[in-house]
Amino acid sequence: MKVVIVGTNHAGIAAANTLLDSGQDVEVVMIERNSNLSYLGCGTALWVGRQIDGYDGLFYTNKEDFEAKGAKIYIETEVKDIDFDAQSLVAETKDGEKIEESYDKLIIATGSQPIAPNLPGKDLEGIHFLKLFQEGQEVDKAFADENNQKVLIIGAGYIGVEIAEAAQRRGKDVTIFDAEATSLASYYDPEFAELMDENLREHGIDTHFGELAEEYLGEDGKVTGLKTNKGTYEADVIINCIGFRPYAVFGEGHLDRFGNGAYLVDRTFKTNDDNVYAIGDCATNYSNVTKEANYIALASNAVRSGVVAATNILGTELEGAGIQGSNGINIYDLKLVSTGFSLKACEKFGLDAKYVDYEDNQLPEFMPENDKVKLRIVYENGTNRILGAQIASTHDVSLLIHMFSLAIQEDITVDQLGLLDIFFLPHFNKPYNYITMAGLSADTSKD
Ligand SMILES: Cc1cc2nc3c(=O)[nH]c(=O)nc-3n(C[C@H](O)[C@H](O)[C@H](O)COP(=O)(O)OP(=O)(O)OC[C@H]3O[C@@H](n4cnc5c(N)ncnc54)[C@H](O)[C@@H]3O)c2cc1C
Ligand SMILES: NC(=O)c1ccc[n+]([C@@H]2O[C@H](COP(=O)([O-])OP(=O)(O)OC[C@H]3O[C@@H](n4cnc5c(N)ncnc54)[C@H](O)[C@@H]3O)[C@@H](O)[C@H]2O)c1
Repeated sequence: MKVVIVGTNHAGIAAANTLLDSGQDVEVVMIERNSNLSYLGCGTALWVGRQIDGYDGLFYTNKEDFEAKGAKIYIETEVKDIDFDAQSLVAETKDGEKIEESYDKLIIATGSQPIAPNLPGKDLEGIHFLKLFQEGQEVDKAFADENNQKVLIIGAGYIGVEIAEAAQRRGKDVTIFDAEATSLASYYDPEFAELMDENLREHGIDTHFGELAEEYLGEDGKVTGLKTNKGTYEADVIINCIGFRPYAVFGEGHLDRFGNGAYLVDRTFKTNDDNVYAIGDCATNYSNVTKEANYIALASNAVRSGVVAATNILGTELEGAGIQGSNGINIYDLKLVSTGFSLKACEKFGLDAKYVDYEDNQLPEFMPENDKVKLRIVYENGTNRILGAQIASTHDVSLLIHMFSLAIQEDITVDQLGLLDIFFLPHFNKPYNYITMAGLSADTSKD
C-alpha cells in the first residue's frame, strides 16, 4: 500500500510516524512546502521574549529522521493539484521541477493559515503574522531594531497575549487590541478573562478591547500607525493575530466541507472519499460538547488525528475520542486553563447551560505559601452534564483540567464531582477542596 501525506507538520508527522513504526509493509511519501518540519509555534513567544535561550529545541524531528525510517520525503515542494479519480497528484519543487505521485490512500494535512485583516495599508512593511518559524524570526529581527519601540498587536487571543508578553520583556511599548470586550474571549467567560486583562495592564501593556482596526497607516512604504474605530495610534511594528482559518484548497466540489471551509471528516478522519483522510488544522474534529463536528485548531488535536487516521489506514478500526478543545495559557505568573465550552460559548451554540463558581486557597491556611484558585464549571440545565470548566490561578493547576476534559468526554454530571474520591494532603490541597465544594454546591434542579 502506498500512502502520500501532503503537509508534514504536527498532524502529518504523527500520521507518518504511526505508519512507519507499524512494522507493516507501507510505502510512505511525505510532501512539505516549507523548509522545516515540526516547529512548535508555542515556543515562538518564549524565544522572542528571551525566556528560553533559542529556538533549536523547538524542532522535534527532521527530514533525515523520516528517510532513516524508509519514507520518501520532499521538502520545499508544494502540492499543486490532486486528481481524486486517478488517485494521483502533482507537486512542484522550489526549483520548478514537477513531481507526480500516485496513491492508494491520501492524507491531507495542510493545516491552517492566519486570518489577514483586509484593511487599507495591509501591504506596508512592518506588519507581521506569527504562524511559521520564519515569521517568528522576522518579528525577532524587528524587535532587535532599537528604532522599533511601539508594538501594536491586533487580536488578544492566545498568540496575541503571548507575543504581548514577549514584546514587553524585550522593552517595547506594547498596545493590544481585540474586537471583543476582553482578551481570550473565545476561551473564557469575562470573570476569568478579566484576570488576564488586569495581568497585562499590571505589566505595562496598554489594552484596548471592544475596538476594531480600520486602517494601517504608513509613510514611504513602512507602517507608522493604526487607525481604529476609536482612535489613532503610532506604531513601528504591528502583529496580526486574529485567528486561523483552515488551509483546505483541494477537492473543491469533491470533498465535503464544514462551515469555515475545513474538510468535513468522520470520527476516523476519513473524508467522503474513501481513499482520502484529512487531519489537523485543515479538518474538523468531533466535539464531545455539541456531539457533532466542530473546528478547533490546536497542535494537541492535530497529533491525535494523525494517529487515528493512520491506524485506520493500517487496517485497525479506531474512532477518535473526540475533543473538548482543552487549552492553557501562562502569561507572567497567571495561569488559565479551560476545556469544553464557556457559558458564552454555550449561548452561541444554543446550549441551555448553568454554572457553579468556587474560589478558594489551593492549600490549607496553615501552609506558609498559598495561592488562590478560581474555578467555574459549566453544565447543562436539566441533565447536569458537564459542558466546560475554567480555572485561574498563580498556582500550577494545569493538570486538573484533564480530569474535566475526561468528564466531558464521558458525559459525567456536575453532582458526580461532589462525592468524587479526591485525596487530601496539605502539601497539595484541602480536604474541602474547590472541586468537591463546587460539585456539592451546584444547583442541579432544572430551571
Ligand atoms: C505562535 C503559535 C503558538 C501556538 N501554540 C500552541 C499551543 O501552545 N498549543 C497547541 O495545541 N497549539 C498551538 N498552536 C497551534 C498549532 O501550532 C497548530 O494547531 C498546529 O500547527 C496544527 O498542525 P497541522 O500539522 O495540522 O498544521 P500546520 O502546522 O499548519 O502544518 C501544515 C503543513 O502543511 C504544509 N502545506 C500546506 N499546504 C501544502 C501544500 N500544498 N503542499 C505541501 N505542503 C503544504 C505547510 O507548509 C505546513 O507545514 C500555536 C500556533 C502558533 C502559530
Ligand atoms: N496556548 C495555546 O494553546 C495556544 C497558543 C497560541 C495559539 N494557539 C492556537 O492557535 C490558533 C490561532 O491563535 P490566535 O491567537 O491567532 O487565535 P485566537 O482564536 O486565540 O484569538 C484571536 C483573537 O482575535 C480576535 N479578533 C478576531 N477578529 C478580530 C478583528 N477584526 N479585530 C480585532 N480582534 C479580532 C478574537 O476576538 C480573538 O480574541 C488558535 O486556534 C489558538 O488556540 C493555541
